[in-house]
Amino acid sequence: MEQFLLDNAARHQLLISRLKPPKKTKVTYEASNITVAARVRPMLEHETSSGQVVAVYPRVDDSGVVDLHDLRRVSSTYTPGRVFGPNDPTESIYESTVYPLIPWAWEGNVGTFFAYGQTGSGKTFSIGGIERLVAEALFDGTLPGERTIHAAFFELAGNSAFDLLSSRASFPILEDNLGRTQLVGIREHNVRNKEDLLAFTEEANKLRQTAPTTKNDGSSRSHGICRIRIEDPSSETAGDGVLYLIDLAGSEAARDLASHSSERMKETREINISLSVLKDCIRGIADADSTKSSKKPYIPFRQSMLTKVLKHVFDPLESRKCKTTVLACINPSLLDTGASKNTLRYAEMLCGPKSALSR
Ligand SMILES: Nc1ncnc2c1ncn2[C@@H]1O[C@H](COP(=O)(O)OP(=O)(O)OP(=O)(O)O)[C@@H](O)[C@H]1O
Repeated sequence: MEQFLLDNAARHQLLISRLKPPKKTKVTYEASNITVAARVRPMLEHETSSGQVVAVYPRVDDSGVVDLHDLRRVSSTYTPGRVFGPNDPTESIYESTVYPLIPWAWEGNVGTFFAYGQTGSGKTFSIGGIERLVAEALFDGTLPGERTIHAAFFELAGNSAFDLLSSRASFPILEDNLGRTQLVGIREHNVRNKEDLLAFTEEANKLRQTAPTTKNDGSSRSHGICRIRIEDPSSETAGDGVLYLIDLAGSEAARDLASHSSERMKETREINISLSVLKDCIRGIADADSTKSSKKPYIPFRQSMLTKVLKHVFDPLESRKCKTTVLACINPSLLDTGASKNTLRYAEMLCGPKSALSR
């Protein structure tokens, strides 16, 4: 199949050059506690030199529309929220989708940012830039009042959790008798300035578990979580604000694996199950958010370690106020249209029925 696509890449590009310009479409972004965005990364050097061509085109009119031109099937159109193209820097993504979480967490609420997508689609790249920008914003003196900041970095792989600021020491995740999730024994570090936070980020990233896939030599084989706790020392009653920056493990098909050892296959199954539970949970809160029904929705957050850790985001009985941003990362290559469609459809679904274009 890949060879067929490579052999026909020139014809694919010729057909695309003959397409009429699309009709202008304006998508409105509704105020909600879930912000969804898609980032289509540029083609990489090794992809173009091996003859791969672009199949995913964000429209340049800022309409929030992405066209995907497949070779064997009809072209399709998606509206996955805000759309960022190959030339958009991480700063633009940060300003419109991540920055709003910072004053929110500063005021004692919970902000969660997920980077989601196929292996090699740009999740770790995006999170790296966002961590740097968050570190700057927390310490640039523009947020009101004094806060004490604490950071923990950890990794979830299957049913195990590892402390990335404590030589990958494993630690249990338990629920206490008040129903709160406890990361037992994880080391939390006081952060005095931007440089501290960047140093912790770098130390943690060096200890992430990686392995090669066919799409990415240094693929993250786990969910990497940065948890920033923001304490208001002037108030004994205010709850701490929390900001989570989550680099999800890449969703991948068995054919993307560089090795098919039983260990890698098991790891892939576990990643895909936890991503599927996460999808159901985010979809659950997105639906509850859009219908505003008084009935508590069923959200299956107990079905994976990742969503248990994020219980306060997903448990309908929790009273903490949460805002969530999902960045869907897209690999633009014609060879990856299957995975790109899945990611775009998922992002579109999170935006709610009103955002979907009739095709
Ligand atoms: N916007 C971008 N601009 C330039 N290069 C990028 C961009 N996004 C990703 N890349 C490059 O693409 C490659 C894969 O990106 P990255 O490691 O972030 O993927 P990933 O989604 O985290 O993959 P995995 O799930 O396998 O860990 C890296 O070499 C990265 O530097």
